[in-house]
Amino acid sequence: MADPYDPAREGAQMGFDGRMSYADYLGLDRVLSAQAPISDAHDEMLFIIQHQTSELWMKLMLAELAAARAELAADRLAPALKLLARVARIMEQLNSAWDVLRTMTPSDYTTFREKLGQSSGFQSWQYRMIEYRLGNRNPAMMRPHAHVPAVHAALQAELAQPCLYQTVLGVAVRMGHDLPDTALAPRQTPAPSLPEVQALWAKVYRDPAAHWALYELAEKLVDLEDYFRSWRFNHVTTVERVIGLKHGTGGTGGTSYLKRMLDVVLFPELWTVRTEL
Ligand code: HEM
Ligand SMILES: N[C@@H](CC(=O)c1ccccc1NC=O)C(=O)O
Repeated sequence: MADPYDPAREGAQMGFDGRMSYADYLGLDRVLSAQAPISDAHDEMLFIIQHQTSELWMKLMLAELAAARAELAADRLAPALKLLARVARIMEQLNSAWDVLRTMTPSDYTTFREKLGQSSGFQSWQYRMIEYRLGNRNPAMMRPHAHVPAVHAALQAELAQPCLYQTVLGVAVRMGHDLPDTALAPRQTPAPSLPEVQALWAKVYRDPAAHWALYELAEKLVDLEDYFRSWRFNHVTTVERVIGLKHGTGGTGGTSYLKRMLDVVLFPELWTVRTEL
């Protein structure tokens, strides 16, 4: 009988004494020992891993958004577009993840929900940072982070910087488009559309060939918000499916709070302009 196939014969590295291995490089000891269920409930592992993987993708999203904003601030549009395309794909990844969590029924979840105490996704600082970076900047959402000074300071620092949308509007101004200072000033959302900004986008969408870079950028932002809306909608639907109309562990009304968040508009003029085209 032939010997079993041995990949070492064609060079596969089999010995890792003193050499950096896969697990070393990825810090897998730390990553894979970070799941610590606090109940005996079978589904708690699913719940933990779902959130941890989401936080990892959020970490990457934040880095890509920061890089995209820096490229835009330096008028390097092509690399910014590439980074924003990646952000949209990450959001899709987060959207697909709901399919796994949806397999958890109310009967499954109630076996460990009480153990969660008052912890909630509402206290996810990376999520809040994403909202702030994109432009949904409600300062009241800083309060759950007051007990972690470094996180609080990081969120505060984010509020001191132009959000992604303002940075894009800055690009347009440097290209020679006229916008009043109010258009570039920090805004909290949901904000009503500013007529001057809507007029800029109307110009761009009426003649894409003449304004191709801004046109492409605008569509990337619309993609982003479209995916983000799907995430919010998937969240509220999963929540209703699993806890119905119960209050959230974080203290909000639960689905009523999340439904309210569905009204948030990140890039208002990019949506309102469509009616006039
Ligand atoms: C069975 C699964 C889930 C349930 C029942 C649930 C429930 C809730 C509820 C009720 C809220 C409102 C705040 C509160 O009072 O607690 C909330 C907020 C939040 N959840 Fe979840 N959630 C689930 C899964 C997830 C997952 C997988 C993520 C991904 C990271 C997540 C992230 C968040 C975030 C970021 C918020 C704050 C949203 C905002 O402020 O707009 N949740 N969740
Ligand atoms: N807010 C959820 C609890 C919850 O989902 C949660 C708890 C701890 C860590 C992350 C969570 N996920 C999203 O809110 C609830 O009311 O059941």
